[in-house]
Amino acid sequence: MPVEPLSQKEIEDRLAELPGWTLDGDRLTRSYRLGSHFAATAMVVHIAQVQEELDHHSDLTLGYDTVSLSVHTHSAGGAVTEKDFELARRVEDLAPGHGAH
Ligand SMILES: C[C@H](O)[C@H](O)[C@H]1CNC2=NC(N)=NC(=O)C2=N1
Repeated sequence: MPVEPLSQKEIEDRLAELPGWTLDGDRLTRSYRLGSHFAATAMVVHIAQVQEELDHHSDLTLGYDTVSLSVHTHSAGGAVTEKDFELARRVEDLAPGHGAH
């Protein structure tokens, strides 16, 4: 099933429910701070599992104690779609368990 680009209004409405996430150009982004490099690494592995489950993948960056995501939908020409928000919500759900903020 093709995924359609969301309108600016649809993106703003969804972002209002996702504090910390922002629209950077045509990508949804968020960075998290963690308690250690190992904690950040574990969160990256957990996000990778979710991305494989959803078959939707962000650019996922591991820093010393940070995890950063940047995602858009390749198959929608690089636009933001519902699939990007689905991934963002799933990451928000797992973040507290890793002590991420
Ligand atoms: C074949 C596979 O389903 C596609 O390449 C998936 C994989 N992950 C993806 N991730 C993202 N962000 N956008 C896509 O269009 C996409 N497509």
